[in-house]
Amino acid sequence: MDTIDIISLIVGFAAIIFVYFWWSYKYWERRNVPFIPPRYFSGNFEPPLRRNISQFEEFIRLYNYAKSQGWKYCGIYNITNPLLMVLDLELLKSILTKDFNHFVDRGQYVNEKDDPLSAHLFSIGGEKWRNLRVKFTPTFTSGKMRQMFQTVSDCGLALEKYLEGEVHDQKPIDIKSVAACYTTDIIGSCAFGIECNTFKEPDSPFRSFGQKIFERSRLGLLKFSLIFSFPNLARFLRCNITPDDVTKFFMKVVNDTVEYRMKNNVVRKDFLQSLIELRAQEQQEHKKDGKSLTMAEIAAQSFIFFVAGFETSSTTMTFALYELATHPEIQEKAREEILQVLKRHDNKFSYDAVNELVYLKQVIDETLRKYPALPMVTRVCVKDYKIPGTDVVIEKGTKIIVPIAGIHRDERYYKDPERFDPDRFSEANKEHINPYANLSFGEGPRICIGMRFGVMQTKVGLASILKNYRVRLNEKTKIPLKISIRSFIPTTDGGMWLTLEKI
Ligand code: HEM
Repeated sequence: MDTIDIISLIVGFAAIIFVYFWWSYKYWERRNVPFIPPRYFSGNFEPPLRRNISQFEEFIRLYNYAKSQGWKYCGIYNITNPLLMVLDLELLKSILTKDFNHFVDRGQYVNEKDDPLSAHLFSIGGEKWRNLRVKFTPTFTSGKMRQMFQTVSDCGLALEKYLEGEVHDQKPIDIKSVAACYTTDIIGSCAFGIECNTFKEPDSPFRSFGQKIFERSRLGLLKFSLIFSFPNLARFLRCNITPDDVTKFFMKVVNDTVEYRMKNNVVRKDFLQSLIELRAQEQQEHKKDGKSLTMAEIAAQSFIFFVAGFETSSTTMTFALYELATHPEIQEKAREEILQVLKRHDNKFSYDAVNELVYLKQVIDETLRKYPALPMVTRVCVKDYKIPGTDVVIEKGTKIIVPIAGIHRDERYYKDPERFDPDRFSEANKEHINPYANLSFGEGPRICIGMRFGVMQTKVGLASILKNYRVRLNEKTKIPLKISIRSFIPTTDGGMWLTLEKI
């Protein structure tokens, strides 16, 4: 092959790639849907290797652009993958609830064979998801929350004890890391039946693997983005999104714990026990065909309870404490309520006492409005859907983006949206909020299954701190807050440093 041949080959190849992108970027135009102009090769998202904005801020930016055009929905591209971002609350109601049958799946990457932990309740779709969701729902009732309360409350005491040793001489405390240890201990215990003791052992594998799952390098972000855009190719190439050591660790923990419980007839009131009982029930029902939850499936569900349960709540605690530190009057009001409730309940947190913390719940709701743990969620259209009142048909296979962070900061739904105001969620005011403008836990049949648990642990964590300490922002916290580019769940770069003052 001479030089001319090589050059022709390169030019030809480049032309094919260029035409492929050009044609892909015509998708929304062909469907008569307004769209945000994409950049060649990366679409509408910052390329991971050159990213200098968090995904949280990026989704708000895309939302605001579409809003400024007066669009109810619009097309965007992730690399070449067309996504439909929906702004209109009525259409969101149809997608998430009324016409849910068209949008059952989330379109997350699942690869049971090569990445067994990826096949969990959050990512699976169709009948498999329906069956599992029905079976898990009883695990999250208020009765079950009451049973698990003791674990949460014990971890609250461990948090108090830890702070007693740490708080002295105005020492700055990185509250993000404290909150993450607290929620890791709770979810480690409830999802795996393991006492993690992360306050005593900060290098415990649960803590380090927990960090590894959420903080991705730029290369990791690139891999994630490619898998998200080309899931079939990724499955063909046997890609995994869960790092091998994470899979190995969590599979082993679940295997060992289940085996131990079966051998020693140990029964605990936690998520893992519900899974073990579910498997026993299925083994009875499917004696002939042997179809019952496998160990890998049990591990995947425990894994998602851990993943979905610890970082969401610890981030919420962190941003709540940041806002309380910068709004002392709101902090005093929250503390006053906590002390009053404790007085009525023998100075102890019980399940009922925590339910009486109404203002603290408003603080959490407002924190999740400003800083939703998931800045967006997805759905996939599983059968063609005509958008009501239009001629536009959403094709089967199209991914829908629900831009939670954008909606939560839209002044059409929340007056003065940058202001932190828990009174928006008071009994009297919250009835004026459209439920589809308040999507911190999602909506419809795929709404967060662990919502009650998440709120319970966040309340106990916050109350355990606020009853003992006045919190102030420490100068080590970088202001304005810089949201990390490495994590999908909003988190600040450089920690969140507070000064705690004993009351
Ligand atoms: C403050 C805490 C939490 C927040 C803000 C939160 C938020 C969310 C959101 C936004 C979704 C997606 C809903 C949708 O697509 O409509 C979700 C789903 C989910 N969450 Fe949570 N979550 C929290 C705590 C928890 C906890 C503690 C658990 C488990 C112990 C959990 C387990 C799940 C699972 C399994 C799903 C998938 C449900 C399904 O697809 O059927 N979450 N969560």
